[in-house]
Amino acid sequence: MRGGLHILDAVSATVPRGSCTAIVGPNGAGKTTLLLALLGDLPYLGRIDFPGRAEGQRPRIGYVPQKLDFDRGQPITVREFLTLGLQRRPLWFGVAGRWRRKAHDKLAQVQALHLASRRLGALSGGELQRVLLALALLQEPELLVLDEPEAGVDFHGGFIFCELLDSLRKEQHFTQLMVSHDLSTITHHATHVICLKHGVVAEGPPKEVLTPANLGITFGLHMGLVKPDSLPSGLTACTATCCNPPRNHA
Ligand SMILES: Nc1ncnc2c1ncn2[C@@H]1O[C@H](COP(=O)(O)OP(=O)(O)OP(=O)(O)O)[C@@H](O)[C@H]1O
Repeated sequence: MRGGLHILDAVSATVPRGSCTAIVGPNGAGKTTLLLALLGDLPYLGRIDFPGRAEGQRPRIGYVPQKLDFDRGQPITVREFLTLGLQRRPLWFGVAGRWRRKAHDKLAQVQALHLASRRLGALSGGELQRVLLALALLQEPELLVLDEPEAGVDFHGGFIFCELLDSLRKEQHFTQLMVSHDLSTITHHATHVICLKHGVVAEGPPKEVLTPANLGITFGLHMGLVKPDSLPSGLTACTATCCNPPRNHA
């Protein structure tokens, strides 16, 4: 429920442990709403089970939001931002050595150590995204939730970010759950897909789920995945194509 409205219904899906699970669906389908319910930020009816946990107990969850609204004029540095939730003493006493090391460690993991002394408000979209990922990793998450990680980042930046997530997931063994609008990102990186349109349309491995039929039900268009035959050596890609049905068949 949001603002008194019933947003989602009949949502029954699984996020396999250790997977990279992608939620795909049209604008307004309820993807962010589902993530917020999972994060415990919205009321819902029904059950969300975390296997191995007592009822009502959640694993450690890290969250990378779709966007961050903050005053870009603030003089806070990236290092200070990351230690805000760690350090109890006021920041004007400086950042304590142990928290500075912890923040630096996470920045190094997301390949953004060079941003530590930069002003948060001066970062580009892609740089801010890495800092938000470092912040989420500070929780040592068992479940990392990302809302459209490739949004606002160019194709190359989005690809590199997803590659980074793949290697962090393998190293740190968290489960990754992300909302994505980019079907090529999903075919490259997801191991499990949930198609959502106010309820679950289909779920399973990308090859089984991203069929023209399921994409048609989810997006209301005739869509398919095209695998180009001739790409530069070593490069594979899947791109989504969509077209309206021919007029004489509509
Ligand atoms: N605070 C709110 N009060 C009432 N309705 C809301 C609220 N926030 C979102 N909604 C509605 O809930 C529905 C689902 O929104 P949600 O943000 O979950 O969709 P989404 O699938 O993440 O969309 P998008 O791809 O555009 O980000 C939409 O119809 C939206 O208008």
